[in-house]
This record gives sequence, C-alpha cells and structure tokens, in this order.
Amino acid sequence: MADLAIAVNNLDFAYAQLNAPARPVLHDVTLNLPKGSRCLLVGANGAGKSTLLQILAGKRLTRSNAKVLGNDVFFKTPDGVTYLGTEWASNPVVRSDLEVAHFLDSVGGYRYKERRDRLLDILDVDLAWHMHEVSDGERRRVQIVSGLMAPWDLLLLDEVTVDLDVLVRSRLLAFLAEETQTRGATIVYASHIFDGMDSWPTHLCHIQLGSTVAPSPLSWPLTGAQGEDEAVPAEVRERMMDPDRSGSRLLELAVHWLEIDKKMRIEKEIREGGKQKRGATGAANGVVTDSEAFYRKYDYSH
Ligand SMILES: Nc1ncnc2c1ncn2[C@@H]1O[C@H](COP(=O)(O)OP(=O)(O)OP(=O)(O)O)[C@@H](O)[C@H]1O
Repeated sequence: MADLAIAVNNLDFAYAQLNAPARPVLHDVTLNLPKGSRCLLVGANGAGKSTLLQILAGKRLTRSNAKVLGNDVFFKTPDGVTYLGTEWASNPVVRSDLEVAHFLDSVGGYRYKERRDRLLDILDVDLAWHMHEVSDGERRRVQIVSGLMAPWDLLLLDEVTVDLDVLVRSRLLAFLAEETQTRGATIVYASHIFDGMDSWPTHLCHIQLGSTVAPSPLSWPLTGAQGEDEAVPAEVRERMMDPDRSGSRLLELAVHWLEIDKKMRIEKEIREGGKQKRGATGAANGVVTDSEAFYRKYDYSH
C-alpha cells in the first residue's frame, strides 16, 4: 500500500555469533504503519525493540520482508530515515572539547537554520556549551537537535528521551506530534516511560519475546476495532477507563502486557531448560541456587 511508512510482515532476525549457531531474536514480526503515525513500541527488556528499530534503520540486515518508505531495507536504506539511539552519547567524539555551535554546523546545521533555531529553543541548548563539560541530559539534547534538524520522513527513536528533564521532554514530544500532523512524517518510538504519554501515540506495538502481538499495530486510543479485546481484556479496559483513577491508562495496559510477557518467558524457560532461569528460583523447587545462597548470606531481616 502506497501510504504505508512501514510494511513489515513475518520478519525473522537472528544475531550471527562466533563459533555458535545464530541467535534468533525476532520471529514473525508484523508492523504495518500508515504515514503520519506515532507508534510506541512496548515490550520488556530484551524483547527485541532496539533490534527492530535498527533493522528499520538499515543498520542490521535481514532478508525478511521489511519495507520502509516503499523500499526494501535489505536492498536500500531509504533517504529521509533518521535513527536516534542511546549509543551515540558514548562516542568519544561527542565527549571531546567540541563547541556545540561548531558541532551542529559540522553536521549541516547551517542548511536548516530555521529548524535548528526552533530545536535549540525547544531543547534549551546553549551554543557555547563544550561537549566534554555538559551533563548526560545536556549531551542528549544536543544529539536530538543534531538529529532532528534535517527534515525526516521516518524517525526511529530508541529511548533517547530517558535522561531529559520533564519540561524538555514534554516540549519535544509536542514538537514531534506536530511534525507528524503538519508534514505527514512518521515516528516509531521505543520507550519504557509512559508518564505523560496517554495522548501522544496513534498506535501501539506490543513486542513479546521477539514477536509482535496482534493486532500490530493496535490503534490508540482504543477504537473498539476487531481483535482489540484480545489485546486489551475487559477487566484491564475497565481499570483503564475507571473515572476515579488518576494514573496513566497507557501505563496500566503496559504493565498488564509485561506481566503476561514475564509469565510466558518463565513458562518458556521451564519448557526448554526444565526450570526458571532468572530470580531466586531455588526456594520454589528445593534446590539451593546461587541466588538463594546470596539472599541467605545477605538477608539482614533474620
Ligand atoms: N549484538 C547482539 N548479539 C547477540 N544478541 C544480541 C545482540 N544485541 C541484542 N541481543 C539480544 O537480542 C535480544 C533483543 O535485544 P534488544 O536490544 O533488541 O531488546 P530491547 O527490547 O531493545 O531491550 P531493552 O528494553 O532492554 O532496550 C536480547 O535477548 C539481547 O540479549
């Protein structure tokens, strides 16, 4: 379909490993996202969100069918895709004695002066900062200005708002929503922070143990469409819609999904290895595990 920004169907991906079989990480991933969407990727640590974003950005290759802005990413990384990930901040270059004004010019800031200046205001960045003297959050703001200056058609965000203060984060999210509304740009955003996000996404994509859960994406706010009841059971929906509740509806749903994911992960561990792998599991089966020995040694309550 011409107006899909992302068309991923039955995508599989495995990490190649030295002297070991490839490690499967994504299986049967489906995500068909219309242009102008703001899609939040929701999943536990290790579910595969970053891997999926990196495939969409053309940073990891898979022969599976993944089309971005009409191009198969295996053959061509399309123009107009911007990826912002957390690893940027650990690059020694962006921790060196480099003035922000020079840095932004070196990555083409002079070409997009109007957008650059708007982003400098939104991200509250001082052009005279030196990159080796700024805080983590300030360095992150510079990264976001540099990444968003050139207009993009698809923005892939991998948890880069985690170290922003709440004011800057909310102004940035408002700017991003405006970009999707005024320019028809599309955003896929992996995050574990749901605070203040209830009205931001147009879609959610639940990644569970490396697979997307149908419907993928799920329209947000909920529309009552077919298949929605399975993703959002009646009792969870009731809690979300309770007028007396004060917290985030999105958070309520995300916690429900992650509880299911954890249960499924433990069942899988038991199926494949005979026992639960993580946590203090020894107490449950009478075997003293390292973790149980640890807790006995350091348990000061007795
Ligand atoms: N370079 C790699 N080589 C092998 N396995 C990897 C590699 N990178 C990630 N993995 C594995 O792939 C799985 C998915 O990782 P990924 O980083 O995509 O998860 P995530 O959902 O982004 O997690 P988080 O929320 O913690 O950022 C994990 O089991 C992880 O251990």
